[in-house]
Amino acid sequence: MTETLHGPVHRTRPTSSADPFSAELLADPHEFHEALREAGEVVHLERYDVDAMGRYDTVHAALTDWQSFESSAGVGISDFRREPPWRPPSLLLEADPPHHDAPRAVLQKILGPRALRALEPQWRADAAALVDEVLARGTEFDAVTELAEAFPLRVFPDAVGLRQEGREHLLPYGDHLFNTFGPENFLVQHGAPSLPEHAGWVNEQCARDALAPTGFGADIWAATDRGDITEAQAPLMVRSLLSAGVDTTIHALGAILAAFARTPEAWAALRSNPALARVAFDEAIRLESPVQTFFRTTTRDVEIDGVRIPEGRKILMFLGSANRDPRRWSDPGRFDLHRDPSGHVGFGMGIHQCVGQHVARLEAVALLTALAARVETIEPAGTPTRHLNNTLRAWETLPVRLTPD
Ligand code: HEM
Ligand SMILES: O=C(O)c1ccc(-c2ccccn2)cc1
Repeated sequence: MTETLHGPVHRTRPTSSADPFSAELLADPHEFHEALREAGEVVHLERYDVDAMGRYDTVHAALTDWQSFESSAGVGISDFRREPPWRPPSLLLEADPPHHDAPRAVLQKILGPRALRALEPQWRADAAALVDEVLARGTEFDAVTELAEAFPLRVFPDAVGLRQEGREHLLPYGDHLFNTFGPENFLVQHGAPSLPEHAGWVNEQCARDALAPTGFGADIWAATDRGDITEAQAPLMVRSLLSAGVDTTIHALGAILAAFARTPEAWAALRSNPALARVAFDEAIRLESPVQTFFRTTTRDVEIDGVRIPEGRKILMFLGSANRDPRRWSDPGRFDLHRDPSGHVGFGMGIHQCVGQHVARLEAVALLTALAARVETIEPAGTPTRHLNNTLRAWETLPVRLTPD
């Protein structure tokens, strides 16, 4: 920034007229991401009057500076200070310290690696059973419905402690929620009519007496008995699991299976060393970024790369772009099990980094381990089709052909 007699002179920030929430760019964002990264650290998206970040370093810096880039005005395009949210704000996602602290500490313990060790044998057995059932029906099928959707829905609602009936509300509820982080476009309009029934069911399942006596839900309510959180907070924290814990893992598994289907050498590497399942999970999350974007709101005037961003601006962070930034990743478009994907921002970064990532990782490692032990090759068996969402990158269908051992 150059100083002059009249005070600092700021560069005018680059602008773009692109619509990242259009069907075309949601389906194939990579060229836009490249242009966004090349245009500068922060780019004004005129269409929505928000400021966008596509480079790894800039996104990482914003994610780890919650004081300047807050979540409590919402992590979607709408500013909670100007318009009321359509649902009561999340106590984690849409809160900052100090209000964020207690709910985060409670969920971190319930969903942490140590707590999940008790679930691992059961989830590995469930994955093996599912793969055996699928292979018994044939070797050519849609990996989205038969594996990516089927496995999380087989293990996660039970782990939360949900009743059987009504579980079909989970996927459409989360799909609409993730759409509402973006603008009120065709996707939000399409989901709005059925939202009340999905949200009604989800909210009812958060009550203590709606949940099984053991599971993540019961663990959250037990925290109220200890005084770690209040009885008013508990249902909203159960709602967090139902909101963030289903669609994300389903689309992550779809992305992982698609990456392996188009990279035979990676499948061969996994077969010869099943311990690669963990790094394969993080490499697929880096490469595909099932969660592509979300927002922060500036709490003060900030200056980035000589550009002044005023207080109160919505900042759109492109995780999918940051995770493929050639300034940070070599050969970023390659699914490479021999790279170190740590540091990717597919789970966010900083105080709001995904508290459910160990649940997601355990689901993926369980399913990949079961498949690697039974399937020699996995290959595409037709053209996959996209499921469009304002926030999530997802497959609608993923035809595959497996060759059993
Ligand atoms: C592969 C699957 C998943 C992906 C890619 C993912 C991604 C993310 C990301 C990017 C954030 C940060 C949001 C922000 O910074 O504003 C986040 C936060 C969160 N995730 Fe996940 N997530 C996944 C699975 C899960 C699961 C399985 C659960 C619950 C069991 C979960 C619960 C949460 C919660 C409660 C937060 C808010 C954390 C906080 O604000 O402190 N997520 N997730
Ligand atoms: O606490 C909740 O209800 C909740 C938590 C996290 C998310 C989310 C948002 C953007 C990216 C990834 N996860 C959504 C909802």
